[in-house]
Amino acid sequence: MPTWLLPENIADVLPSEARKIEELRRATLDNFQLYGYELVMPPMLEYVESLLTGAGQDMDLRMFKLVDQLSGRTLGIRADMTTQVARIDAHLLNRASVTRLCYAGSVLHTRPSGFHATREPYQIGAEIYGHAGLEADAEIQELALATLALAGFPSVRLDLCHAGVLRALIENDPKAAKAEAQLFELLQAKDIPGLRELTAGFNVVTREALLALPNLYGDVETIERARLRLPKLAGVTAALDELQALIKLAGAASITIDLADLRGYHYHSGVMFAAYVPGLPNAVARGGRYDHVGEAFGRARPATGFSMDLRELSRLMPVADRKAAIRAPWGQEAALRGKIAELRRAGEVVIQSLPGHENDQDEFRFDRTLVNENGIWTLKNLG
Ligand SMILES: N[C@@H](Cc1c[nH]c[nH+]1)C(=O)O
Repeated sequence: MPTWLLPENIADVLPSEARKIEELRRATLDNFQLYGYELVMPPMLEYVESLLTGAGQDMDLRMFKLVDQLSGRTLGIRADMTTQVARIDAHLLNRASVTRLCYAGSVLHTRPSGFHATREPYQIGAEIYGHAGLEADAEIQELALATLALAGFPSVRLDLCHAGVLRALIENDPKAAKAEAQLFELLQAKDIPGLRELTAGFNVVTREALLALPNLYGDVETIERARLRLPKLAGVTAALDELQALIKLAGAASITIDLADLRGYHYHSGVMFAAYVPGLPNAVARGGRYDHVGEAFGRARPATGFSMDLRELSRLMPVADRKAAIRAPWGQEAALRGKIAELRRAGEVVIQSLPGHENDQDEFRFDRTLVNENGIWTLKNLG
C-alpha cells in the first residue's frame, strides 16, 4: 500500500474547495457576530469523561480515543463541539445572564454518518445559554436559516421534532426505559418491524404510541394528529404545545413535523430541528434544546443551539468563479515593490511570476498585468 494514502472517509481539501469553505466560515462567523455571538475555541481533545459528561451514550461510540503520555489517562478527540461549549458556559464564564457563543473547528467521527460522509466534519455553530423560553429556539432557527441563505440556499425546509415526546413515553413505562438506546435507533431508522419486536412486552399504550411515531410526519397538521394518536401524558402534551408555539414564532417558509426524526445526539431535551435543502436527503444543519447538559457540568442552564458541517455545505455550493488577479514580474526594484504593495492594500491579488514560471495559477484568473512604461509601473488589461 502506498504510504501517502489517507484513511477511509478522510480527505485533503484542495485549493478551490478550501477557499469556498474558508469564505463561508468567515461570512458565517461575521454574521454570528452581528447577532451578538462571542467566538470561543475549545480544545481538539479532552479527557474522555469531560467530553462524555451530559453527552449521552451515543457519543462514546463516535469518539476516537487515545492515551495521554503525560497523565496516562484516556483522551477523547471531540466528535461534537456543542457539549464543549456548554462546559465553557457552565464553568468558565459563570455568567448568570444570557450568553451567546459560537465556534468553528474540525471534529472527528469514528464512523462516517453516511456512505460518502467525511469522518472529519468542519463544525460551525451557535448556542444560547440562560433562556428557557421558545424565543431562544426561534432566534437559533432564524440564525440557522440566515446562515444557509448566506451559503446560497434561500429555500430551506425545517423539520421539527421534540425529544420530550419519546422521553414522556419512556418515563411512563419501565420496560421502555430499559430499551431507550435501541428505541432511539429504531425510531431514527423508522424501522417498524424492529419496533414491533422490541415493544412486544411493553404496556399497550406505550407500544401503540411508539409504533405511531414513525408515521407522525408531514405538514403542521401532524401535531393535531399526534394529539389524537398519542396518550395524554403531561410531557407529550407540553411537547406538542411547544412545537405549535414555535411554528408561530419561527420565520421559516416551509415547516414540516417529523416526530421520529431523533437523529441528533441523545443529549437533546426539547424542541429539535433539522434543515433540508432541495435535492439532498441529509440534513445540512441540526439543532435543538439540551437543558440537561449544563446540569451535568454542575450548573443547570437552559441551552439551545445549532451546528452544521461547512465541508458538506460547501460541497453543495456551486463552484466559485476563479478570482481575478494581476500578474507582476519578479523584481526587487523599489518602485515595483511599492506599486505591488499599494495594489494589495486595495484588496487586489497580485502574483509575482517567479523566473521561469509565468503560467497561470489554478485558483486565479490573470486579467491584468503590471508593465513598466517609461519608468512607471502601470496596469494593462490582458485579452
Ligand atoms: N451539535 C448538534 C446540533 C446542536 C447544536 N446545538 C444544539 N444541538 C449536532 O451536531 O447534531
